[in-house]
Amino acid sequence: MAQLILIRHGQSLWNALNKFTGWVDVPLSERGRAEATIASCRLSNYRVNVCFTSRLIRAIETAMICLTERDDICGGKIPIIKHEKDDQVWHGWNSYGGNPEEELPIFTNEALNERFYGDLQGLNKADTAKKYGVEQVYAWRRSYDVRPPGGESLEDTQKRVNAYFRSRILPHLLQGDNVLITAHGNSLRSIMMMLDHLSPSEVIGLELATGIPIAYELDVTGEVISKTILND
Ligand SMILES: O=C(O)[C@@H](CO)OP(=O)(O)O
Repeated sequence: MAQLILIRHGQSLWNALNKFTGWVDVPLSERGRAEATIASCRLSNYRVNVCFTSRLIRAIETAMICLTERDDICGGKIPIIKHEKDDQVWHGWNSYGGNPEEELPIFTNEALNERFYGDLQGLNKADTAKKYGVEQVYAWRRSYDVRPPGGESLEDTQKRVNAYFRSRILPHLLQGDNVLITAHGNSLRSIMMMLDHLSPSEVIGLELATGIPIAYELDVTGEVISKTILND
């Protein structure tokens, strides 16, 4: 049995302005950093062995705050980022082997990034709804297979997220490691759709709050035994 904790990053400066963000690399707001701190308190009874984040700073900041505000979640280990990148120069310069007795790896990979929002990135969501209609914008934001202009549908996002989950994250869970994933509304909706066996019509109603941990217990085959939303 293993624990899997999912956290949507804390509020970003563009969440606060109600802008479509996608792959634009916007940092946390003051409130977002506070949400990550509160998340770390809510995780005081949990121990993590390995962490995965997207390549975007709002998810990385959230991971780092959660893992460094208190010593207990890392079991006293030092969290160290392992940047995953297929580049020979990078690979050589990033080649520190690590010490698993003392260090907790945080793997960053763009496979866990937010849905790419294409031409909508940087636009205000309310203004966009006035221009294109509430229903159209809702379909771009929450439907499974409708692509926003120039961007990814949830289905597109799910393909890259879940391929990464199966190849890099699931093996840790199957060997009993407790895993923390800090990522984004739509990359986490992709994972939850798979774990919770949601249909395309059911996933439309799945909304994730910023900075609230969702803790799953998984059996030895990776199926969900329990799910707890840590919001109080
Ligand atoms: O702008 C975004 O990148 C996402 C998350 O903030 O928006 P939405 O919730 O509309 O998918």
